[in-house]
Amino acid sequence: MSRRKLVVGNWKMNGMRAHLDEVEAIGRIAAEHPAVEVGLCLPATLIMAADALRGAAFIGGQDNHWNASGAHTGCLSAEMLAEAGAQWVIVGHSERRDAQGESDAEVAAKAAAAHAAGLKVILCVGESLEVRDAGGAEAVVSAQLLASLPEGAAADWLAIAYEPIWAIGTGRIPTMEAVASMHAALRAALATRIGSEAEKMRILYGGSMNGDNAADLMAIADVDGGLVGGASLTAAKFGPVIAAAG
Ligand SMILES: O=C(CO)COP(=O)(O)O
Repeated sequence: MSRRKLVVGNWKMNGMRAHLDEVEAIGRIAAEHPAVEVGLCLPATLIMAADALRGAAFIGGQDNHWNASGAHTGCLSAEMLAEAGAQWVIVGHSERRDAQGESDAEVAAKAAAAHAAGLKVILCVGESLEVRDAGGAEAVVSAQLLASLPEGAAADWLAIAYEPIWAIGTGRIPTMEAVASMHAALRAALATRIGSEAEKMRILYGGSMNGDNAADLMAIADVDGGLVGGASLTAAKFGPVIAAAG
């Protein structure tokens, strides 16, 4: 099964108007690599302006509420993100699961709401260092994935990102064997729920991915791309990651 590589930058709470030049430059790099699907999940404040400059890259959001509208001060609906120009959205990032106390059920509801609004979804899962050290990471992350998976999950609108929490922003990554084993375990878990659709679904790796390690990580059979934080903030750093994907 050949799955088109998906390489997405997550700018987190970074990016002002002054950084729109980088969006434009990354959009141009994306055009040079048509075999790779490239995107940037930006702070919502930049989405509208970035949509006009994105070139061959798509623009995404970083979270959405599960309701379409209502009394939810400070939140954004998937409809709002889509109207602003987002084509994708991230749900379930560990920085939100931890800091905002998001549950698996809420993450599934957010993914379903995003799909209903016409957005594609990157659903994040990953284990803490405690879980990794205790030796139960694959079972824990597989359970987290199945509990966070929305009804009707399909490969044409949903991708998974495996992001070990202890690898995010630390410069540490799991061994290639550990990544291969986790991604295979997650695909097997998906197959128990969505059958043969699991073979089509892209499973990205995230956590300290950069131009130096991206080619090795993305050469792993079940690694179908990357969700990249720090190394996606400039075209100079993100370009090599995109190139490593094809
Ligand atoms: O959390 C991440 C992407 O969502 C990964 O962040 P870093 O690439 O900065 O480790």
